[in-house]
Order: sequence, then C-alpha cells, then structure tokens
Amino acid sequence: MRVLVTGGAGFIGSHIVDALLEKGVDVAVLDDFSSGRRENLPEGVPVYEVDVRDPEAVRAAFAEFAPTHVSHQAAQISVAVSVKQPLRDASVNVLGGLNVLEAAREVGVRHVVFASTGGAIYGEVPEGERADESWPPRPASPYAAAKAAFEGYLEVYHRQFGLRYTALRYGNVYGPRQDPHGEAGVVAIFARHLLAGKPVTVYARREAGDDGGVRDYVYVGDVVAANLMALGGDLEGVYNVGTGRGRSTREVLRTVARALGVEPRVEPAGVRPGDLERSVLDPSRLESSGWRAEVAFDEGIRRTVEWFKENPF
Ligand SMILES: O=c1ccn([C@@H]2O[C@H](COP(=O)(O)OP(=O)(O)O[C@H]3O[C@H](CO)[C@H](O)[C@H](O)[C@H]3O)[C@@H](O)[C@H]2O)c(=O)[nH]1
Repeated sequence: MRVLVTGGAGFIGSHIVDALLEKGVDVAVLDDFSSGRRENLPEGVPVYEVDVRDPEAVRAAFAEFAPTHVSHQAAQISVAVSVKQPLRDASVNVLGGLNVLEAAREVGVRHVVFASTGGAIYGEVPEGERADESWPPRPASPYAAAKAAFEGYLEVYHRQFGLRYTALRYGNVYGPRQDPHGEAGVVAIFARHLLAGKPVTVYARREAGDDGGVRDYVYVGDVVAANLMALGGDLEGVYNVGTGRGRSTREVLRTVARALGVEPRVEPAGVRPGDLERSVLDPSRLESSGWRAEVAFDEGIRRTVEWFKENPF
C-alpha cells in the first residue's frame, strides 16, 4: 500500500501520517502549507508542496508518487470562512477535491478516504436525537454544502470508474496540533487563550442560561483509528465518526480551564453566522465494524492542553 495524504501537514492529516509510518506503510504528503506546518511532519517523509486547486501540480505529484490509496484531508476547514467566502470554500473543498479524484483516476488509485463532516452535514439535530448516516444532508453553511457535494462526486467516481471510497463524517475533532489561530477548533482556541491569560469568546444566544452550541467532540487519535480501518479496506461508504455525546461550549470551556487550573474570563457574543445550535452523531455504524471512541473527553482535553503547554503555538 502507498498512501498519499493530502493535507498531511495539517492537524488531522499529520496524525494519520504518523500512524501510517508506524505501521511501515509508504506515505507521502501533499500540502500547500497554507495552514499545515512543517513542524507537524516527521523527517524523511516525501512532501509535495502543492495546492489542490492546481490541477497540473496535483497530477504531477500523483504521477510521481503513484499512490494506491489516498487520504484526502486537505480542506478549507472553517464554517465561518465558508459563510464569508463561499467561492473560496468551494474552490478548495469541491474543485480541489475533484482535481484529486481526477489525478487518482489517472494513476489507478484503488481507494480514497475522505474527511467529510458529521458536525455540519445534517444541519440542526434536535434535542434528544443523534444523527445517523441515513439522515439526508441538510447543509446550513457553504462548508457543509461543499462537503456534501464532494461525497456525491465520490459516489459518481465509484459508479463510473470503480474507485472505492470511504467518507468519514467527523464530529468536532480536537487534540494536539490543532491550529488555534483561525476561527474554528474551539478546544485549541480556548487552550491557547487561557494559557496566554486572555479572555475567550463564547458564541451563544442572548437569553440567560444558553451555554453555546452543542457538539460531538471526538479525540484525534480515535479519528486516526477510523482512518486506518478505512484505508485497510474495512469500511466502504459513509460513516459517522463521533462519540454520540453532545457537549456545550461552556462545558468545553470548563473542562479546558480545569485541566489548566485557571479561572476563565468570558466575553459573551451573539450566535456566529452559519453555526448550528446542536449537532450530535450516532456512531453505531462505525461501532458495528469494531471501532470505539477510546479516549474520554477529560483525558483527551488533558492530553491536548499538555501539548499546548509544551508547544506554544
Ligand atoms: O472562539 C470560539 C470558537 C467557537 N465557539 C463555538 O464552539 C463550537 C464549535 O465551533 P468550532 O469552530 O470549533 O467548530 P464547528 O462546530 O463550527 O465545526 C466545524 O468546524 C470544524 C473544524 O474545527 C470541523 O470542520 C467541523 O466539521 C465543522 O462542523 C460552536 O458552537 C462555536 O460557536 C465559541 O463559542 N468560541
């Protein structure tokens, strides 16, 4: 197996690269380093510094490395950015993805694993419910619409060209190496702000008692485990990757603050445009293939804040 990891210098991609190398798999990284970081990469891994929006460069990288499998993690990751710049979001997340699929087809890639979104694709998930894969996509942001569209293309390439695929619909992934500088990735943002003694923003409705959005937070190591199962051929089609448990932004803040032993200062703000109130996933389908979310939230947060203490971002 030869795996090309797009976005391999990013938060989730670089953990996938580490895990594959540990298993002795041949790995290369395709990344434009717009948000990915060289520090995330182990020494010696081949790197193609390529923007997925550049079809020729993508094609050349595929021709040279000749992967049998692709882990497509490269993306514009922010819901908020997608709301402000839907064309930019689609140019990376739809057209960039199509460049990857075209190049994959040309060199005879057997299987593509795609970082889709469970957190955004189902739209609002009503209180007391968990979204499973049979729920139709109800995108509430350009980000979600683009991810859903690309899943459609994966199905087309499967039918037309026999390209196998797994779309992993991630919940809200957190852990070491998450970029705290953008607008997405609330655990990383809170960890960094609290470590720097800065106040944090909690987006919530103005009514008293609203604890902010509810999300299904899943530790990056558990997401990597799902990716390895998919690349190993154990999963085909669409799978949620989440814990099945929803947590509010306030709960996230409390847990991060406790792990750091600090008292947070909070700046309230209204709801962020494009944000859902509640998203919680039903991971039963993945669990029936033997996957479990192994890392409890407290433990995942502990590992994450330890990493941020040692690696001032
Ligand atoms: O400073 C902040 C940042 C976020 N939030 C809140 O925290 C929750 C989580 O926000 P994130 O920006 O971390 O993530 P999203 O829920 O917007 O999730 C999206 O962004 C993720 C990237 O981290 C993934 O791409 C995921 O698939 C996609 O649904 C939301 O309720 C948001 O309003 C705050 O209160 N303050």
